Amino acid sequence: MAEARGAQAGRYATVALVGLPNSGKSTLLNTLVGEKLAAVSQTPQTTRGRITGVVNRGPVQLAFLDTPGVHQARHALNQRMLHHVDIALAEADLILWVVDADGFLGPGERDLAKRLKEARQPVYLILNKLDLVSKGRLLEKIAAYKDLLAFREIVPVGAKLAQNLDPLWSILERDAPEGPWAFEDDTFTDQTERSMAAEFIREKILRKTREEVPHGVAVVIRAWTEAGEEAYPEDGPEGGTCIEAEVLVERAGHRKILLGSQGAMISDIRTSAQRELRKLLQRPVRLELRIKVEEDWRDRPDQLDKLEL
Ligand SMILES: Nc1nc2c(ncn2[C@@H]2O[C@H](COP(=O)(O)OP(=O)(O)OP(=O)(O)O)[C@@H](O)[C@H]2O)c(=O)[nH]1
Repeated sequence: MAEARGAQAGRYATVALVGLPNSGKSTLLNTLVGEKLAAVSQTPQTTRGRITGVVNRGPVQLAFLDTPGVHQARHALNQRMLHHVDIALAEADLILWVVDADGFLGPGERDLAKRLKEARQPVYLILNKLDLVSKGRLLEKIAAYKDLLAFREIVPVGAKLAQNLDPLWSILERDAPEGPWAFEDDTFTDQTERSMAAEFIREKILRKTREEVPHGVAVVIRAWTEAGEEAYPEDGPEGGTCIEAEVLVERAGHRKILLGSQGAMISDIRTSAQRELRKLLQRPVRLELRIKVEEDWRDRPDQLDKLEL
């Protein structure tokens, strides 16, 4: 995504979504941004990297941060979540704390509240999954949370079914600080599609291999050509996109697992990622995957730069 040079005047806010795994942060981000940006999954902790969705609403530009971290993969879940909060505290103008309205207020959320108390920026309590709770239960939840910290607003939403988003938009538009936009107004560039594609492929790998291939897997898009471009393969699908991606793993053993018996696993991952990418890009897609063993890629700054982590 390109940073703006001649940025537009108006109002701009970086909005961070924080909360426990499975509260629906990625779903909310996708609903707000209107595209499938983050990897949404039943499995906690599948999102990673920093995915920014940018929405322009009249004179207001809102850039959403989803702030999970890779580098903390070895840390306990709670620490990881708090690390996301620290990123939000450092970088965001507005902080949305997303809570599963159908869950319960546990120690993890109390720790999160403690950390958010230090926020100099406004914090909003977003009670998500409105469709799953009765009005009475919702009121109970509000009562349980409201004194944890001085929320600027409390907004119930249903991210999955896009319920009650108008009040949230109005609040964000109202509270975005005055200042220049940080991004061009045509924010959905090729670069964003690329990072989304890499994220989709990675999500498929994690789902299909479960815990067998741990967090040391990354996806790098090596080539991306559109029909009509000179480099577009002759046998590429008509009016489509050809994508070549490299899957980096840390050990030969992981490569073996990813390949599967006679290449069955990687072939399965490729087919289902390709299907998703077609839906995402709304055009024919041909995906090629290569697996590469790159020991300790996580500790090498050149690799991390390439991955934009
Ligand atoms: N019923 C219902 N389910 C929802 C809603 N929003 C999210 N979910 C579901 O909750 C689960 C978790 O959603 P995610 O968006 O992946 O949650 P997350 O907070 O990003 O999770 P991590 O990536 O693990 O941090 C998924 O199965 C979603 O479909 C909602 O409004 N209603």
